[in-house]
Amino acid sequence: MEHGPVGTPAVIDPARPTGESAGAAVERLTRWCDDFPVSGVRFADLTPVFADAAGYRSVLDGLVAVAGDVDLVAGLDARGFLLAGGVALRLGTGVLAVRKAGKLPPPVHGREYVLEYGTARLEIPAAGIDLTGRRILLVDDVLATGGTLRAATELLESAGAVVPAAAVVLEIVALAGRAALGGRPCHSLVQV
Ligand SMILES: O=P(O)(O)OC[C@H]1O[C@H](OP(=O)(O)OP(=O)(O)O)[C@H](O)[C@@H]1O
Ligand SMILES: Nc1ncnc2[nH]cnc12
Repeated sequence: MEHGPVGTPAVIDPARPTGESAGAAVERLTRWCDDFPVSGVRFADLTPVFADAAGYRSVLDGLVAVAGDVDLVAGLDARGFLLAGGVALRLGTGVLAVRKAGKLPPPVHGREYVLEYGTARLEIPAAGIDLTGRRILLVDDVLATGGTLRAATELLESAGAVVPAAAVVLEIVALAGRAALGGRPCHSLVQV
């Protein structure tokens, strides 16, 4: 990034390669938080990765590279939204927010699921968008136990969509999320 005189906006060249891999950016910038949100959980917070221009670009590049043939990108509430919009823009598709419960006006399709630290429910609109036959890439920041991605996949499938694959930035291998996905393809850019 180049800076002009003080007070002028930074100039960003979108074509310039950052030179840093997604793996290096995630390792450099991920904030690991012990006992969050509950005791015993070591939480991977990728917020600093996305707030870093090189980091954000490298993870978007990585997700786009594994996206495959899809016509819609869906992001998981909440950090998945930051990724899905960028990936969709690069792929030339639309973007769908898969929301946590209570955020969307009815009617909705919903699905409960279990995470490392509790239970939750995901929802998508049941009106206004026809997902029948749509090929959807699911995008999120972290694959941990797999409960979120599994529920989102089942939710989209129940609405008639096809989910050829999911893609995440970071996979926490010890939490065995991949097994919970029951063989459904999931690309992860970085595994810890
Ligand atoms: O593989 P799993 O065990 O299901 O966990 C992965 C999910 O957990 C985190 O989200 P969280 O539900 O904490 O929500 P947030 O993005 O709103 O913080 C993360 O962003 C994933 O969406
Ligand atoms: N350890 C963890 N870090 C980030 N997101 C998570 N979701 C579930 N477990 C998580």
